Amino acid sequence: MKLKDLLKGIDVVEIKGNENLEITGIQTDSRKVIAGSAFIALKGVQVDGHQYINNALDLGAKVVIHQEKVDTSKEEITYVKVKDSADAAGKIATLWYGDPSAKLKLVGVTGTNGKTTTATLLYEMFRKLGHKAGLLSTVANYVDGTVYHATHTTPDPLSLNEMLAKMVNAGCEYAFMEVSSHAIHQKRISGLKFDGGIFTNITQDHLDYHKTMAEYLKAKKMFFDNLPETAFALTNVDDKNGSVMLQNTKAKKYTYSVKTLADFKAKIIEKHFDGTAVEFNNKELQVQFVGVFNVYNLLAVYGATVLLGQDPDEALLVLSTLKPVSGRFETLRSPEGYTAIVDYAHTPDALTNVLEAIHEVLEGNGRVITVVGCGGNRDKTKRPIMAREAVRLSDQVILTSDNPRFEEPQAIINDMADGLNNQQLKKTLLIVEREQAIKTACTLAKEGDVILIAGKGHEDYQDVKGVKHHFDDREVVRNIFGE
Ligand SMILES: CC(=O)N[C@H]1[C@@H](OP(=O)(O)OP(=O)(O)OC[C@H]2O[C@@H](n3ccc(=O)[nH]c3=O)[C@H](O)[C@@H]2O)O[C@H](CO)[C@@H](O)[C@@H]1O[C@H](C)C(=O)N[C@@H](C)C(=O)N[C@H](CCC(=O)O)C(=O)O
Ligand SMILES: Nc1ncnc2c1ncn2[C@@H]1O[C@H](COP(=O)(O)OP(=O)(O)OP(=O)(O)O)[C@@H](O)[C@H]1O
Ligand SMILES: N[C@H](CCC[C@H](N)C(=O)O)C(=O)O
Ligand SMILES: [Mg+2]
Repeated sequence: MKLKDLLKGIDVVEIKGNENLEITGIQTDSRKVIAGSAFIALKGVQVDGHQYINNALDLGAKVVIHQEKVDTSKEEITYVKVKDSADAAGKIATLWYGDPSAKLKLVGVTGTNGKTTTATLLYEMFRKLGHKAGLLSTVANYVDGTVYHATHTTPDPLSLNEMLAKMVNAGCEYAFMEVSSHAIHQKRISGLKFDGGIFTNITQDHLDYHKTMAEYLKAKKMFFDNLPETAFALTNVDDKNGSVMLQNTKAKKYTYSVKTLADFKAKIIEKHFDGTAVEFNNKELQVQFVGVFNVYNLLAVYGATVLLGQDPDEALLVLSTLKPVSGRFETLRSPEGYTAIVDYAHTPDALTNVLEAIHEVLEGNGRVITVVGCGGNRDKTKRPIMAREAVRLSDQVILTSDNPRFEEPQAIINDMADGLNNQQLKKTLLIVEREQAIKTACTLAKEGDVILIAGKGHEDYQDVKGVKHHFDDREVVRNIFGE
């Protein structure tokens, strides 16, 4: 592909060298450069990619796309100075891969919690409705029926567009993706052509990265601000920032709600352990999901399905057949008659929601034992809050490890315990080894009790000092149950 064809729509400040050059690839990581390619220098969180320009040139890069002032003395190299190299990387990646998002009906889901659930259920809905579809999610990526390993909730722009191109090649009509706040802020989604955007909710998380809730909100809102007028923007108006998201969008605005009038309105009729009876836009149905928060997710799925032109009644029929996503409220029953629930709640709000959902179906029969930890090198301020919420809504809490990364596991647990007073500490155990924590919970549980094992959900590893050791909450539970 010619360099000049990749620069369409990019804010170029200055070009030095030949723009008619044929390039063999594009790369944002100098270590992966192949001869004849264009290296895009990104200002990262850890390091500045501009420092690696010489490494890229050593490996044969022919073009350097940069945002900062750099040495442009090499005659044989083309230097392209752009206003914003992260934005350029996104747009260049879309062009390099043949603008795949323009050939798909692409819907992005953003929000603190519920992205994986909503995006995955949309993917399943459209497949069940007879369409070919793709999915980019925290748990896994799918190109029609083929699964690919996911490293991020929203991949970097090169991997992202490569996956979308695979979807186009496989004949997919629809693609559903999670849009994380990190991805919006780092412009991983620049250049993508969305047909719809969904906002689930915003509550505290990621303050290590965004610093303040206002900045976090701003990042999420940017996704909607950049949607085109041809797209739909579907928001949860029961969230206090639901309408803020749509303030400046050009997209067509739609709402969903359980509490107030909205384009897509749900009423909860009855809750039980295996599911919930609901009414969506006055039509009754039974769904196989527990928890009010899942009614929100399903309503978003229903709304988006209808907004994408599908028949509402058919959508409701499929909705009643959908099953929970891997590691989200996954229920395992012990031979002794207690229940273990593995869930991915890793924010204060998610933990509160999932515990409330458990209480709603327990109706005071049986105790709740919660095993929970907090991730290392992530928002520290959520640690004491999560511990307090766990204690408030459980009879017994075991604080343990959840991906300590480069922090000391005991120090993370101490940060959590710092949120508890002496009274609260009386019903709390601190057990660093997660397997031991789960075993202890199982020893304490009696018939009718529920053990919530929160934070890791589908994850099959424990990340310690950069090494991912195999660890799966569900596997541990199944072993204890003798399965
Ligand atoms: C904090 C964060 O988001 N970091 C992401 C970011 O990395 P970075 O900015 O730190 O990159 P860097 O190491 O500073 O390097 C800057 C540039 O120099 C380049 N470089 C670097 C070294 C070198 O030798 N040569 C070279 O060219 C790098 O390739 C990069 O282009 O850009 C990378 C490429 O896109 C990501 O892989 C990386 O994700 C890290 C691993 C991560 O853990 N991210 C998490 C927090 C994340 O993104 N999470 C969200 C979900 C959150 C949620 O909603 O729950 C997600 O979307 O997954
Ligand atoms: N709509 C919702 N509102 C609040 N909490 C929710 C909602 N949906 C799911 N949860 C809780 O959040 C957890 C994570 O859900 P999910 O994986 O769908 O969210 P996510 O937004 O994809 O998370 P991540 O940011 O890690 O990608 C669930 O296990 C559940 O405890
Ligand atoms: N996308 C989230 C997932 C957190 C999951 C939890 N198990 C942890 O490791 O903190 C993050 O990277 O912050
Ligand atoms: Mg997710």
